[in-house]
Amino acid sequence: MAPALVETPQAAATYAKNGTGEYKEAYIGGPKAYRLDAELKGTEKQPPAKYPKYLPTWDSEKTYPPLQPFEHYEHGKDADPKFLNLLQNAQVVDLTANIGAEVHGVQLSKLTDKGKDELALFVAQKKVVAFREQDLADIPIQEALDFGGYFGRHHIHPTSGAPAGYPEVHLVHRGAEDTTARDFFEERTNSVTWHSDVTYEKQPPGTTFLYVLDAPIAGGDTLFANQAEAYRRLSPEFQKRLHGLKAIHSAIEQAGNSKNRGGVVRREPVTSIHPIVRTHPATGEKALFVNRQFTRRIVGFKKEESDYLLKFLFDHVAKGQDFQARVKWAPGTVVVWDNRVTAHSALLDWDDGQRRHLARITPQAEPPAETPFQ
Ligand SMILES: O=C(O)CCC(=O)C(=O)O
Ligand SMILES: [Fe+2]
Repeated sequence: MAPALVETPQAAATYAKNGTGEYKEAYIGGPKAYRLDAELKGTEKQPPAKYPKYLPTWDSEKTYPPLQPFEHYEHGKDADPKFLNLLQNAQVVDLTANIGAEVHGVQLSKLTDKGKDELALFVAQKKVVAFREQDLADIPIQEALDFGGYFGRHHIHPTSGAPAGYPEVHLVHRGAEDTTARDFFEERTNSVTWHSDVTYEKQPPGTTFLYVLDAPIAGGDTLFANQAEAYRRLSPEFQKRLHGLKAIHSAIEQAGNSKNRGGVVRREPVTSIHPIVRTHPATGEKALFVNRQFTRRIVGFKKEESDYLLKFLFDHVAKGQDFQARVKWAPGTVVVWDNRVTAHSALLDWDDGQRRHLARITPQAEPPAETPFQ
């Protein structure tokens, strides 16, 4: 029988703060409850979590006021496009012809500001880059946040779990005894959920960092799509029609889902209106800026018209294997994507109870803006 719900996030919070010490067997209250003991001590089949300080907590007491506008500084604009500060000693291999690179031989946490500027531009160009053999998970969480804070104001996620004391870190976590995948496929045929992160915000994220803490031996890869290439694949006549259109992005359903699963909603859900085609401030590239998870309605279109056009755009991105990449996680991997010009999807394809645990640092960027069709 499952242990009762006891001392929920506080037990993990105490443990995570001290790094050692007493804890009781507890489920952590949240939308993705897990058994703390199984994470800290391991189970018969699974070792303990490698990074217990990163176990998710959901502080149901804590709420945040609406986000306020801020002036985003796009460091990618200052980058030297020769990338010598970033890539001088690196080995770079493209993942595909149209999106993605894998890099060895760079330590992100040690980059100079010039190197960080180049990182922002390099990622905007490649869309997603997997940096191997990184120490981001091993340095103190505050140092990882200080590094990420260079790229923009940290986003605090309204519903996801966070390491105790660090609400700016968004966590993805399936514990050692998690059965979500098995349960999920009782009802669904696949787990693909294309989206760009929190596009319901007025200033959605730009350069975004996701780093692995624990991962299954096989499975749990992450998919990425190049939304700039998705735009370019459309005919000029179709592109022209999209320019000037705006769409509503909504946080309401995500907040509702969190509440229904016993989770938290730390900030009142918002909606935002963004252009359907946005221009990247550093590269000048135009990209589709709609996603199935958060984009609800095209402004000025009737419902059926909006549904029809959005469905086409969502399917176009989902089916574009020739502008997608699939990133495999390995210990030490940090994946950096530009959330303004990409979509991504986790895959829930393993169901044997292996742990999957990742942390995201999510700097916000400028309000999406459009430049005219040419
Ligand atoms: O779990 C993953 O691979 C990605 C999850 C996700 O969508 C995110 O962290 O933004
Ligand atoms: Fe995401």
